[in-house]
Amino acid sequence: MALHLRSSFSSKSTLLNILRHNLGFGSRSHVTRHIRQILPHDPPLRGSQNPISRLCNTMAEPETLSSFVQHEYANNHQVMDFPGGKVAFTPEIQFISESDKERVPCYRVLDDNGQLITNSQFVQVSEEVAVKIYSDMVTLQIMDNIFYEAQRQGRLSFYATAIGEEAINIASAAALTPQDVIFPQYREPGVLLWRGFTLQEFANQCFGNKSDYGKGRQMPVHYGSNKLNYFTVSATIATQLPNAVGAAYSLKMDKKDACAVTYFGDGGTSEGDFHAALNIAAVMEAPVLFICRNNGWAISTPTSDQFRSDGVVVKGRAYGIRSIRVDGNDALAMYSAVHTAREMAIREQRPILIEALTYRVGHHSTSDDSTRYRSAGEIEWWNKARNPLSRFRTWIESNGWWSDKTESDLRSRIKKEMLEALRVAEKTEKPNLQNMFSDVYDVPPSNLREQELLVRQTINSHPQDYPSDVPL
Ligand SMILES: Cc1ncc(C[n+]2csc(CCOP(=O)(O)OP(=O)(O)O)c2C)c(N)n1
Ligand SMILES: [K+]
Repeated sequence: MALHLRSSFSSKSTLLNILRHNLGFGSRSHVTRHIRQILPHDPPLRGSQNPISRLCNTMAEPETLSSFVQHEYANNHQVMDFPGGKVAFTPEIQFISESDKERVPCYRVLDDNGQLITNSQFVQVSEEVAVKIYSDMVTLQIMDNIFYEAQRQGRLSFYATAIGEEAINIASAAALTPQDVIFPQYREPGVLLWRGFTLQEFANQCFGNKSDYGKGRQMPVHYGSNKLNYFTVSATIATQLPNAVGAAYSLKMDKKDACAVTYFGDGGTSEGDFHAALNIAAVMEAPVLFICRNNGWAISTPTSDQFRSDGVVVKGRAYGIRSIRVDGNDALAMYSAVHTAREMAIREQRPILIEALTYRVGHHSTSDDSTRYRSAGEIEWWNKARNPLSRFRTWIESNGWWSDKTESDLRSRIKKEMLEALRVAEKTEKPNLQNMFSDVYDVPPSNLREQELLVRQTINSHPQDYPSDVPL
């Protein structure tokens, strides 16, 4: 818009023409006559401190235009029809403040202790759904802990946990339908879990064995499932956002009862792709949910080094997108916000932005030691005071839907299943080396064939450096 304004007003006569046109005046003399009629006694503003006269001095007819513009600014009842709607005039030099006095409030249903807040609005969940939400949050946490330990033991090359962000993962997934298409970052495996990805499938991917759908060509935790409408994770931050908008637009054209949903972190909002995606989604009216997990840290970069706005939620409005800030550690609030957002996105064919406030309790990944840049006390506080699992558990317990016995049964069953999945995945053969070079080109180009030849020659001359479990 700034560009548009600048170019529109670059010529003096253009401004005059726009003003004339928008007030329905035909000729210049007509404008002058009309102004004189309605403005007989308005004192003219004077002096170089008057920005309006400075503007007008550069115009072809300073006298006429000056009083004309002054009148417009002085009269609150007049508006300018401008692309995008009517714009009111103001006589004050008023800059839009860089921040509101009050930060955008955060929607929550359960308080820190898991007690239902009086008069809170939320979408009712059945016992069955609530129990599955809680069970999947527990499963995700157990899976994360076991995989993390396996990596520390040197059995996996890499891992990243979603610890602290279980409610965002599971409760948002619960509010969607299987037809909604997911464009994830790497910290939302819970969405896959909710949709039925098995612990064995997770383990196969992390070990890159021959049952992995990516044939071992991705880093661990870069899951994907065609069957479950979950696009494969791309490590390159925020690239999934424009992809999601494209998919949403396609759902719109096909008149599908579904939306696209993309997840990203606060760090991702510093990427150009975030801004491009929000803008095009708004303009194309694409049914897409942008779910930002604002967890305070992008590896070692705190949000204060990422942006100076009131977080992420306010950026939605700047692009003309309806937005909400949610307590990401309150599963019931997350479920209700996503459920409501999904309905609006599909019914009204529009994008929605959800900023979920949360905290990354785990290290960024197994390549990170987060106590190098944040205090152990900060981590502990979030884990204890705002724990998404214990808050939701309190609520389902208060409904009579959960007990200590169901908790311990679930935990021991999942732990057993997880360890078994790990054992099987580790034992399963790796994909053949040839897979590194297939599935992209119908006929591999010469440079790819050269690379394959070089790899094979290198393995032949240094067999001791090649992993013995990868078939040649
Ligand atoms: C384009 C790009 N730049 C840098 C990186 C390196 N990198 C990997 S994860 C990460 C932090 C991302 O933080 P955020 O988006 O907030 O997600 P979080 O890890 O906190 O869930 C960075 C900088 C990358 N993968 N891609
Ligand atoms: K982050």
